[in-house]
Amino acid sequence: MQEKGSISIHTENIFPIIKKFLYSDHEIFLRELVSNAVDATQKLKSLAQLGEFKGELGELKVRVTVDKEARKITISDRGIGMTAEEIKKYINQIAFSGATEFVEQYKEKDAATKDQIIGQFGLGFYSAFMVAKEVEIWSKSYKEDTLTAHWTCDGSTEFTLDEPTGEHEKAERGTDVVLHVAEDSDEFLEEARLKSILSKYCKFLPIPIEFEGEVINQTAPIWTKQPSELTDEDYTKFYQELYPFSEPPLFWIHLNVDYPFNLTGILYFPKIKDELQLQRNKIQLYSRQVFITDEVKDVVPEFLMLLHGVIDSPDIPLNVSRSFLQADAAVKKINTYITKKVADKLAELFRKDREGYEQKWSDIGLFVKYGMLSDDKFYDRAKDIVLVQDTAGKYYTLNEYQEHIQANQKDKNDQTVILYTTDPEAQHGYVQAALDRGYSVLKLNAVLDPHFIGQLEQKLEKVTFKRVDADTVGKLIEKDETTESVLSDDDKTKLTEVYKAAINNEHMQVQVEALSPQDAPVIVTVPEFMRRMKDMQRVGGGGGMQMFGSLPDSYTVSVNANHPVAQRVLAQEGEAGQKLAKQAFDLALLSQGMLKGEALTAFVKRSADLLTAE
Ligand SMILES: Nc1ncnc2c1ncn2[C@@H]1O[C@H](COP(=O)(O)OP(=O)(O)OP(=O)(O)O)[C@@H](O)[C@H]1O
Repeated sequence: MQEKGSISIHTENIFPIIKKFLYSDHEIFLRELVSNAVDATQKLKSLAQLGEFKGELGELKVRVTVDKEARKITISDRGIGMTAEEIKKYINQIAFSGATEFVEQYKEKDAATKDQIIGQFGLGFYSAFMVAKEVEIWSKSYKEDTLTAHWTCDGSTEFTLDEPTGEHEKAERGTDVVLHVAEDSDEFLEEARLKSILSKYCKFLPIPIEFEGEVINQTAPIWTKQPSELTDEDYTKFYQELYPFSEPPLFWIHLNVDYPFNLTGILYFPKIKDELQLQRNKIQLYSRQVFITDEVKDVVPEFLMLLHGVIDSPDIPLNVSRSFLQADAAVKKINTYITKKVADKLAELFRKDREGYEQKWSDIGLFVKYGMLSDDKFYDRAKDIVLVQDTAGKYYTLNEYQEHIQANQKDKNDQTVILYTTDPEAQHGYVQAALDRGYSVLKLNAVLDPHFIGQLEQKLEKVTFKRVDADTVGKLIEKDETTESVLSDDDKTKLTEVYKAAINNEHMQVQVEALSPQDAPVIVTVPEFMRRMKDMQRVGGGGGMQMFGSLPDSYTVSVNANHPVAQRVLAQEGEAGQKLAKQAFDLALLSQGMLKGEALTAFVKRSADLLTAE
């Protein structure tokens, strides 16, 4: 038989389109052809199981070989093969997918068959023309008494098809696809290049793939197995294979769902070394064990891109544009499912092993807070398992914490005031003053915490947050009780004037307050609102703000009317009073780590003078 004909397509010259636009990455031709070979092999295995193929299966391997001299790449399989008629039907009719027909035909008999077939679009084969100037198919069907079919095509819409006999006849069942590599695709004749493409896309294919006499894949990666079959070691070992030289993961989630969409995979929570250097693009997306991409944006919720691992789903459309992917209903469902699974896993860890959960909190806290901030549904799922830590290191859930502080930290308007520090060292004096009052102070010093605080204030009822240095301790949580001042109004005015003159800085708002005699003589604070505004400005890259040494624009200087220093300042005349006031003010700055440079030198000198004075 010798036949010539035209490939039936609906668009004039579809090849240039395929070549240029179908796949931006030429290397995926190998993925497509190896997938076809694997499909053909899987089909044969299914037929054998169904009793429709009774012959010897033999060793079912897919072989990839390259002959640099002859400029040929060959992909061989021992699958079902094709007759000349089938080649006409499946190969010539672009966009008519043999895979679809196969599934239709056999779906009643064997549901699993459907999932084992990669091809869905009927275009994969033609990706060969991205790198080849001519493609040959040599195929022999599994069906008895069929001839070898030989098809050639040079990338135009013309093909030849014959059924050679004698020495050209194919001895074994299966298909050899031979690519005659085009001049502009020399790179694909390099063994090393082919090997790296194979290990990128085919590392977990279900049928052994041999290249240069070596099998390059694991046919049953652990995500295809049942969690009950696997040990912790299996999971950590697989993690090491995916990400060599990484620290062991904290824990993992085995994804496994088959309705209303199909998805398997394993997501790992990595150990985070540095919040600012989070690694994205660490999740690999597979479709029936064929690697597709590590850009899982849209498929995985944004905040979970920090996770590592693999996701395998035949339901994710692969050859479509990004905007379509975003709108795809299956993708949306997958997104929701993954979010839910992650929340469930965290809740389970929290319930089953609170101590272990707390130990991991410094790593997982970031995911949880990021998730709560970026996804309202996740907020609802995670609000009972998000932890806060006080300055003594004890962890609480939000409910536990509100319960813990509610007797002592409600203000006169029935608002619960949560006190926090962003730097327990630098704000030590304020933290200590709050603790001495019997208040509790949280450590909220993570990158996301300012946003987290904002969110909690919106979501929780009657709760406000105040940094410990936002006010003098007596006024952080405003109660009805007031401390009486021992000073007369005249004295207060006088004291204010002395301090103003001593400080001589318009950004410092001096006020005399009746604090406890045990409090410091002078306390410098920044109102919560002002500080947050400044922080925002800084995060937003607001120019002009210097990181060190510069004072914020607005400070409150609270002079303690009830401290003995107030009396001493008032008792001194002129310069001497100001000198004392300045000293007390500098002490306040010093306690907040704000006394620097010249001011610090002057303070040290003044202290020495005061020590030697009569
Ligand atoms: N190695 C092979 N052995 C047997 N049949 C094959 C082989 N390669 C291709 N075919 C047949 O040709 C058809 C078309 O292949 P093609 O790669 O173009 O599309 P597909 O595999 O169905 O879908 P996809 O575009 O997702 O790859 C296949 O469905 C299959 O019937």
